[in-house]
Amino acid sequence: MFDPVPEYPYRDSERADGAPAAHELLTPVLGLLGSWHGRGRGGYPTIDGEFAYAQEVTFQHDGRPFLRYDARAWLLGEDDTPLRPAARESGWWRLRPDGIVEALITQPTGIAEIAVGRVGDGTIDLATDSVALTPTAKKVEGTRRCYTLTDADTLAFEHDLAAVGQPLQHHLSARLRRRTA
Ligand code: HEM
Repeated sequence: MFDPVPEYPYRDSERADGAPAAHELLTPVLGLLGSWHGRGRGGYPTIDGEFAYAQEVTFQHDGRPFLRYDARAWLLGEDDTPLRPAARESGWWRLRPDGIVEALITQPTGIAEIAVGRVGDGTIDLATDSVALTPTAKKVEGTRRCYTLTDADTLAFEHDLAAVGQPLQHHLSARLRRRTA
């Protein structure tokens, strides 16, 4: 028999205020905390044509100096009809005292990425430091991800990709709005 185990006693928060208090190293990224949703467009030389997609992104914290990151996207057809699920990612963005972000991001397509970058003036600019691939994953060599808070409730996202023999270039761009309640 097992002794009863108490519930995990700490909570994740999408807010900069309230409990738990945000760690002081998160100060440069507090504007990201919350849930975001919006639309984007994408393409790549190896893909037939452009595509439209919708995306939800959340950033949370538990009082320690990292963000929990989750994103999921789906392809859109005419009149915003959902066509099928697209990329999902989750990870951790570690904030260093020198303002550098070290991000660990994984995808169910067999890609695990370490990205490093700087936060400045409402922009977080992350570039790949290393990529690990499962044996059957597409050959991703690197990415560049740029998140810009154009105002407190709008997050612009640009994603460049070097993969399947192609040099680093545009794959995605999106505009997300903060989800309220
Ligand atoms: C909003 C997120 C994303 C969306 C909507 C998206 C969408 C797509 C689509 C529609 C394709 C064409 C193949 C297919 O139909 O499945 C594709 C291919 C691909 N994507 Fe993405 N993608 C996203 C994020 C990413 C990320 C984060 C990475 C890498 C870190 C990535 C890497 C790739 C690669 C390597 C291919 C294959 C290219 C090829 O083999 O020709 N994608 N993506």
